[in-house]
Amino acid sequence: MITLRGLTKRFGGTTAVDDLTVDIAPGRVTGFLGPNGAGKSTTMRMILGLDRPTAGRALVGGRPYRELRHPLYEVGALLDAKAIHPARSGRAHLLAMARSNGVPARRVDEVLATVGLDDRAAAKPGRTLSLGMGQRLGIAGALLGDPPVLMFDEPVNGLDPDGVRWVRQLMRSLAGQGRTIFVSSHLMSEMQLTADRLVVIGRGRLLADAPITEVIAGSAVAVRVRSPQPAGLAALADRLTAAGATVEPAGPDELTVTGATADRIGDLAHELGVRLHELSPHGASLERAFMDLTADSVEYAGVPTGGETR
Ligand SMILES: Nc1ncnc2c1ncn2[C@@H]1O[C@H](COP(=O)(O)OP(=O)(O)OP(=O)(O)O)[C@@H](O)[C@H]1O
Repeated sequence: MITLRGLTKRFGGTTAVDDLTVDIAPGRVTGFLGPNGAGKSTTMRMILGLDRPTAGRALVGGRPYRELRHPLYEVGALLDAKAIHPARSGRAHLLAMARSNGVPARRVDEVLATVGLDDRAAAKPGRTLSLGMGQRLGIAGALLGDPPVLMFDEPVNGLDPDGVRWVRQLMRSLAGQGRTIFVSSHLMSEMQLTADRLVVIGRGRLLADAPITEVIAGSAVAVRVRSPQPAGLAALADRLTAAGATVEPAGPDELTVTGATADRIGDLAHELGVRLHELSPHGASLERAFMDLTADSVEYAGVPTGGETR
């Protein structure tokens, strides 16, 4: 169990994490989402005692990290896959970690096997490891003490599709063993497949803490409307807006509409004599839910283009 209570971190004038209160429970995968700069890494660093909270508490199994007697046995983490000495082999890196934490050396072979690094890969010096191999090695390090709590910051970064699937299965099986799994990712589609529950933050603040199905269900269904008549499309957009719908341009001949059904939009288009080439509802998705939730907290919102607003 990870317990956050009023957790706050300020760097000078920047509030990176703002009064977070969340319980991250065992036996499931909890996804940790937020736009760039939302405070995810800072939160994870405070849980691991790497940053000191300005206010509030971050507890692992009921205690602050600094008070854990055998930290590696209590919480494992992958924060930065490149945190290995460039001249040291993966195996030597894990052996050093094991030795300094009282973990038996044979455990190194077990975790190397778990993450699918063979003898040759484990003998390579850190500087020659691919990003994907570095991720696997980082996960091996997190598993070394067989801890009940595991945190992974962007674990699928740099992995090929097989690797992504492997991480997903690993997270699911670790949660199935009753462990607490807290994982951040920018890949919504992957989160949708991996996580049971989501914690979403924006500008350091809690935006959602709910089962993933609930988060997705809360997202608006969007309808894509395409017409070869720009003036007609603009008139339709005005009518829809007046009727209370939200209309976003999605390209020169296209709109994305929320807050009106496809039937209603089709009827209005008919009334206005606007020809439509497409009128398609798009089911609720985590991506959509995430955009709805975080719309007010993205640091640098880009100008929407056709592809991105769908
Ligand atoms: N050591 C630091 N000194 C000053 N500001 C910091 C420091 N670490 C983080 N910040 C700021 O705190 C905020 C949160 O950053 P953080 O890295 O935790 O976000 P994040 O959600 O992990 O972002 P990303 O998804 O881009 O990795 C940002 O505004 C960042 O610039």
